[in-house]
Amino acid sequence: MSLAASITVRRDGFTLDVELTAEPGEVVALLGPNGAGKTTTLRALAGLLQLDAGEITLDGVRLDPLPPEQRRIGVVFQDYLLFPHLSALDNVAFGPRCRRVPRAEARQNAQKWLDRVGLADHVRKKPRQLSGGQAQRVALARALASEPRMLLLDEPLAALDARTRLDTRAQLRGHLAAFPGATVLVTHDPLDALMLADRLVIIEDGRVVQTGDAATITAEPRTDYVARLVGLNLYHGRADGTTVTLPDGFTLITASASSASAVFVAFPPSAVSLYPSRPDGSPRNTWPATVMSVSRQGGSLRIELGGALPVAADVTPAAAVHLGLEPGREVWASVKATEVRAYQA
Ligand SMILES: Nc1ncnc2c1ncn2[C@@H]1O[C@H](COP(=O)(O)OP(=O)(O)OP(=O)(O)O)[C@@H](O)[C@H]1O
Repeated sequence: MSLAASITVRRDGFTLDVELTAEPGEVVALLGPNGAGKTTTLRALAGLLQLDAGEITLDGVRLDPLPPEQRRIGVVFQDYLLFPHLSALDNVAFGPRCRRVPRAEARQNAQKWLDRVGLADHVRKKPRQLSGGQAQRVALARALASEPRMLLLDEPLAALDARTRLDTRAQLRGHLAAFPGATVLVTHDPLDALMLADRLVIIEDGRVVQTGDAATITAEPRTDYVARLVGLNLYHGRADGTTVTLPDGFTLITASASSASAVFVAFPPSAVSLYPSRPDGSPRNTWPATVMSVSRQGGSLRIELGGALPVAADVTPAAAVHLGLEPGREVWASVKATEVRAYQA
């Protein structure tokens, strides 16, 4: 069931205007900062919000004129929205029952789906007797039990603690792989997106700013948000051979010449070296900088630098002590041309 959607929704002060496609079996993650329009997109697909313009088709059939219950879409909401007074089994059987599937058949089917998500022993429990991870799996079983043509997941792991999240993410990945229809999931956790999705669609301020697989997006971010997400320093400039000039006149040298003139240049914080004074036999890209902030980043320290080129650098705690890195400290920064990647803007 392939999805093709062109969605325009206007709300006070905010306009969502996105194009979205998903192939059968494909998992597409909508990723973006708070307020970007991810949930609005999902609600429009589910039929919980009317389009102001555009259309949504699933396998060539228009969905947008249909009410939610006729769209045959499975939805897992962030807080799962399980019925508190119904058992896990009856929560899962609820959808098919509403479609007039006989009670025994609906319950048998629910049992099958709860088995599949590993909850065979919990079918009689009410939602309040389930852990967060179990409730998430009941919600997933409920969405799948209606044999939907498409699956929509809104921050499916956000309510879980870190440990449960890890296990549940791995299981969810398996269930999504087995689902034959298109899946669209919303997250603002890049790890969820990278682990669960075949393709990422980045939404900022109501617009799609970049789309592609994880490898492409992490290698060639096109906005500051995406660059921060994947942990790269990103600039926009004009290339002339191996020299890229940034808008304020700062130049960066790359190892290979660019064919495009308008380019993005990117390099990881780990490629930035810091020195107490101007290094001898300097690499081509060397400039004086001021430490703005120091924070922990995994096993290393992330140093935000101000100056001619605002940049993030990752250094070891030992190097930070040796260099006396603290806000206000003046240092020299450098990055090798071979670490600077330029690509068409
Ligand atoms: N019921 C509403 N009425 C009017 N505007 C709304 C409503 N719900 C959301 N908005 C606005 O629509 C915009 C997009 O919100 P949306 O919830 O889709 O973003 P999001 O990307 O899902 O963000 P988050 O990650 O915070 O959930 C925001 O500017 C928000 O203020």
